[in-house]
Amino acid sequence: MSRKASENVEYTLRSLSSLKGERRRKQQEPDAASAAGERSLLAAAESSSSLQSAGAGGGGVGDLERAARQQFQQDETPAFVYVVAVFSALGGFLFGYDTGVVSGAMLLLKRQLSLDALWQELLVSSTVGAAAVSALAGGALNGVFGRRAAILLASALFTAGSAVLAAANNKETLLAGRVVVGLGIGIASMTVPVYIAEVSPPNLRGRLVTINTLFITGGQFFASVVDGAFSYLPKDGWRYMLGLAAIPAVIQFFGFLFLPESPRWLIQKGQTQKARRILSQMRGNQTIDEEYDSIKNNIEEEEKEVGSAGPVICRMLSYPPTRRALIVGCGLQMFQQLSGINTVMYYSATILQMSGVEDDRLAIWLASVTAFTNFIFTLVGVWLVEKVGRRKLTFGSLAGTTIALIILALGFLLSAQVSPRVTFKPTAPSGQNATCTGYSYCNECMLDPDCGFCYKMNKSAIIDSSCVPVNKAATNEAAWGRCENETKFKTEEVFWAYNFCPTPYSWTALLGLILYLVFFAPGMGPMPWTVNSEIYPLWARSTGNACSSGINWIFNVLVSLTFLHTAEYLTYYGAFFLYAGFAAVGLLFIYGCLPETKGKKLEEIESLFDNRLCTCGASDSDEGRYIEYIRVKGSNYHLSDNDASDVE
Ligand SMILES: O[C@H]1[C@H](O)[C@@H](O)[C@H](O)[C@@H](O)[C@H]1O
Repeated sequence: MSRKASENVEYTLRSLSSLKGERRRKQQEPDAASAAGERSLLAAAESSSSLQSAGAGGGGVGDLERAARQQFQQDETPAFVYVVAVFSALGGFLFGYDTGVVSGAMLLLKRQLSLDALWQELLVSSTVGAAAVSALAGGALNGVFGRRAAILLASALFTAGSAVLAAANNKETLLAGRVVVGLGIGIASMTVPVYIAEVSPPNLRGRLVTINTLFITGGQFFASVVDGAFSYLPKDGWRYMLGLAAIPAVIQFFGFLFLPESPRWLIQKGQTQKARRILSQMRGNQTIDEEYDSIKNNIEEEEKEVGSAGPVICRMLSYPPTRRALIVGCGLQMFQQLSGINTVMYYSATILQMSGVEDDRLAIWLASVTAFTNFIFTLVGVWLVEKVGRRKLTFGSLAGTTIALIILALGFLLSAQVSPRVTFKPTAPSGQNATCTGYSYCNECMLDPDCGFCYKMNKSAIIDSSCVPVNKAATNEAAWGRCENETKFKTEEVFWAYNFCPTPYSWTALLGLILYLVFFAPGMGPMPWTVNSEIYPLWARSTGNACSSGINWIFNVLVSLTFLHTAEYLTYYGAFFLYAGFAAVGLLFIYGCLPETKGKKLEEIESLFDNRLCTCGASDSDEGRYIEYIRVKGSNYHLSDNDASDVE
C-alpha cells in the first residue's frame, strides 16, 4: 500500500475468533441482527469478490480490502515491545537462576559450614516458601502501586539478597539472604507475565508471555552450568554461584527506571493521557483508538457489573466468570507442580546416577544437559503457542508428560525387580549403626538415605556386595569398610553406589527423564503462566495471578520437599506412578475446563467464562472463524454493512 493511500484510509483490521464472545456487542445489538452481521462479515472475509459485489464501486472496495490486508501484514510491532518483554523476563531468568543454583551451592556449603540436614532443607525451601508468601501479597502491591513498581521492587530484592548471600559468613545470614531472594522471586513470578500480557498486541501476547518461561528455564540452565564450573572451587565457590544473580538484577532495575507502566493499569487509575502515550509508543504505526476505547469501556462496564466494594478476592469469588477463571488458573498451576517437574529438575543428578552415571561431577554436568533440554523445548513452546493455541498445546504436552512419567516409573520398577542381592555382610565397627548391614537387597539399601551399596564386578556380574553407611560429609564414599575412600576403591577394585543400584534397566530412567522434559517444556511449563496472565479481567488480574502463583509455589514446596520421603515409603517407581496419576487427573481437567484464548483481546477473554465452567473446549468450534473488521475514515460502518458508498 502506498503511503498516500495509507494516509487517506484510516482503518483497523483485526481478527476475532468469536463474535459471540464480545459482550458489549451482544448487549448493543439484538441477537438476530448480530447473527446476520456475523454471517455477512464472515462472507466478507472469505472472499474479496463477494466484498466487491457488495459495494457500488466494487473494484474500489476490493482494492481497499487488499490494501488493508497488505498494510496489516506490514504493521510491524515496534521493537520497543520486545525490549520491554525481554527486560521484564529478566525477572523470569532470576526466578530460574535462584531456584536452580542452590543444589550446586549446597554441595559446597554443607562441607564448608558443616550444615546438618535440617539447615540444608531450610536453605533450599526458605526461598520457595518466601516466594509463596510474596506471590500472594504481590497482588495488592500490583493493584495499588502498579506493575512497574512491583518489578522494580523485585529486582531490588534480588540484588540485595544476592549481595547478602555472596558476603555471608554464617548460616543465619545465608538464611536471611535466601528469604530476601525468595521474596523477589514471588513478586516477579506473578507480576512479569501480567505486565507482558498487558503491553503486548493480542496476536503476539502468548509468544511474548511464554518468553518469560523461556527465561525461567534459561536461568535454570545457566545456573546448572555455573554450578558445574564453580564446583571445582571447593572453598567459596558458592559465593560466586549465589552472588552472580546480582548482575541481571541490577540490569533489570536500571532498565525499568526507564521503562513505562502498563497502559491498562494507568487507564484503570484514571491516568488516561499517559496511558494513551504509552500505548501508541507500544503499537508503532498501528492505530490505538480502538484498543484504547475497548480497554476503557471494559473497565467502566466491569465496574457497573461487579461493583467496587469489598476485597477483590471476595468479589472474584462471588462473581461467576471470575470464580471460574480462578479455578482454571489455580488448577493449571497446581497440576503443573503435581506432575513432578521440580523433582525431575532438583533430583535429575540422582535420577541420572540411577541410570548408571557413577561419577558425581559427571552427574552434575549431565544435570545441566537436562536443564538444557527443558530450555530448548520451552523454545518450541514459544514457537507453537500462537500456532496451535494454548488448549491443544497444554493438553498434548500433559498427555506426553503422563506417558513419560509412566516410562520413568516402569524404569524404576524394572530396576527394583532385578535389584542385586546383598551377598556380603561386614560387621559394623563398634559404636556404628548396623541398620544398613541389615538390608538384603540393593533396592532397600538405596532407599535409605543413610546407606550405600558397595560391590565388586566379575565381568558383568555383581559379586561380594554389601550395604554400608554413607559418609554424610561426602556421599561419594562409605563411612567405613572397603568403600571408605577412593584409594581403597582402587586397591580393592570395589564400586560404590549411593542413591542408585547398578542394573541393566537403568537406561529406561534416563529415557523417561528426557521424554518427560521434551513433552513438559513446551506446554505444561509455560502455559499455566501464560493462561493466567490472560484469563482475568483487569480489576481481578493482579489478585487472580497472585492466588494462582501462590498455589504454584505452595505445591512446588509440597512436591519437592516430600519427594525423598515419598520415595522412601512408596519407592521411586511408586512416587513416579503417583505423579503420573496426578497428571492423568490434570489431563481430564484441561480437557474439560481450559478454553482457548489465542488471538483474543484481553477484554474479550472474560466472556469465555460466562457460561458453565467445563465445556470441554466448546468455544473452540469458533476458532476457525476469522472475522475481519475494516474501519474507514469518515465511516463507522463495517464493510459488510453493505454501505460501501460511505467509503472514501
Ligand atoms: O514453568 C516453570 C518451569 O517449568 C520450571 O522449569 C519449573 O522449575 C517451575 O516450577 C515452573 O513453574
